[in-house]
Amino acid sequence: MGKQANLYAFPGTASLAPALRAYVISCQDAGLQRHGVFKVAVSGGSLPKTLAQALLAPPKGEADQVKWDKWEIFFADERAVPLDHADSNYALLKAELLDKLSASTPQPTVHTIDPTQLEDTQELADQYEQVLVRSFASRDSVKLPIFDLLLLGCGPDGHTCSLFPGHELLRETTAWVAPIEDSPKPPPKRITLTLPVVNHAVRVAFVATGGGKKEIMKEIFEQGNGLPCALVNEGTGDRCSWFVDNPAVEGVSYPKRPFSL
Ligand SMILES: O=C1O[C@H](COP(=O)(O)O)[C@@H](O)[C@H](O)[C@H]1O
Repeated sequence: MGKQANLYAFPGTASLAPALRAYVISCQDAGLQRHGVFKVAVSGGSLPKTLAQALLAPPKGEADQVKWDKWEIFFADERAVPLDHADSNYALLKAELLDKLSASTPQPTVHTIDPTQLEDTQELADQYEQVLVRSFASRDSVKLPIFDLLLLGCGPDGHTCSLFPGHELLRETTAWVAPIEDSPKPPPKRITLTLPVVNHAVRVAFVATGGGKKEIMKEIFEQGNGLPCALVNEGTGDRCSWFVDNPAVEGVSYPKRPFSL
């Protein structure tokens, strides 16, 4: 059997957050060593809140090791709505995390979608792909972008990014960013990183909390069933780490590891 995803379970978010913080900082430092910046893509949903808990609170007496000005933040998926709309993943990250950075903190670079292209999701996806091309070098020089880290959520149906179970987008092999117009979870119009891009990242971290996720966690870790989250587990092996709380993995028979870097 090949190398498998790491599953780290914690009693609750209070203990999960410091581990997630340590993990993100280690990915940041590896990215800085590799190319002087940290290229990270983040999801919406419940992730930004947990991420803020992890990143906005350096341990007492410790200098903050998060080098925000070296961060290039992208969106793993985004909804085709204005940037100040309640459904916008950018607006969520801004409210939960970016707006809470102190004024004296050197700010990260944040790559949003182009809010003037919301009507045409293909154009929206193409433009966001160009944002990636400009950051990761030309499409001719790299087959796929290599993110230092993807911070992903897992929906109760096993979707991640805006890659939904059984959807034809799971078979996309060439685009880096793709449109979706029939998302089963509202809003229907979105763009998303594609599965090859997700599986090409240096590291992928999922965050899933709460008993509402336990049935799908069982399916992802015990059967797989072609669920998007399971496809990422299969595509990334031990480059993939799950940060979960105990209620989310109650009854899941998959080895949980003690967290270590
Ligand atoms: O629609 C979305 O849902 C997923 C999962 O959200 P969660 O609230 O169950 O964590 C999220 O990862 C994705 O970015 C978002 O667009």
